[in-house]
Amino acid sequence: MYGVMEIEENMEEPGLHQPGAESVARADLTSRWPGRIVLTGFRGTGKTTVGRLLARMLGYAFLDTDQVLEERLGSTIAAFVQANGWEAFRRAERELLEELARVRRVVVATGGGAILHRDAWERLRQGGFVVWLQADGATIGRRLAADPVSAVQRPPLSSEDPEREIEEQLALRTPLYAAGSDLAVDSARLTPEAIVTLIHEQLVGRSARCS
Ligand SMILES: Nc1ncnc2c1ncn2[C@@H]1O[C@H](COP(=O)(O)OP(=O)(O)O)[C@@H](O)[C@H]1O
Ligand SMILES: O=C(O)C1=C[C@@H](OP(=O)(O)O)[C@@H](O)[C@H](O)C1
Ligand SMILES: [Mg+2]
Repeated sequence: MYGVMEIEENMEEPGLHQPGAESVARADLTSRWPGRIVLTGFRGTGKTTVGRLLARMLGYAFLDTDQVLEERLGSTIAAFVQANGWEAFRRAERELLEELARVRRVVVATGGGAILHRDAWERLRQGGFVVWLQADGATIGRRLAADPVSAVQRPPLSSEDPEREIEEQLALRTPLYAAGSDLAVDSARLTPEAIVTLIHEQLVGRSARCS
């Protein structure tokens, strides 16, 4: 079993993950940062890639829901879904989101379908900051086709061909991503590093406005 609760305990430890030489002003700002930064968006928009970099920059822990689920389920997502179906995967995913709603000082990269769990999503969002990574269907299609983890982590969501599936699912989910997020970033035109810088600037700007 993956230790989400261990992370939660760690997060309570004062000073853990604090970057070394920070000015008092910066420390004041960071103390107002949301306890949880959550990344959402369609498959291939860069949630896992950006989340890992962002956590490093903020000095937060990083958690990718798909990686946690694969450890818990003892199987790749593709094999699990083939054996048990999408509903069973979604149940495990929803339970994990409920647990993560209690974890702080963490960047959470969610799977693209986590936004479907409306109530659990709202609880995860509370006290946190949700970033929606956007990309057009063609960019997503290219990235998914080129990414070696697609075969094990991204089994088909429907019986449509990949291009049509992306367009259909994007159309269905876009209103959910829009309603369930606090900031939208176009990942098709920016490098992961530039996206992290942009999110960081937003956090600094927002915490300065709150002071
Ligand atoms: N901003 C970006 N520009 C170009 N390629 C990217 C960008 N973000 C992610 N990628 C690439 O796209 C693929 C999917 O990224 P990943 O982080 O796994 O997305 P997600 O977690 O949203 O499914 C990977 O091969 C990754 O290197
Ligand atoms: O869009 C989806 O429903 C899914 C997205 C995947 O995560 P990424 O968005 O990280 O690829 C993974 O959770 C699973 O294959 C389901
Ligand atoms: Mg991912």
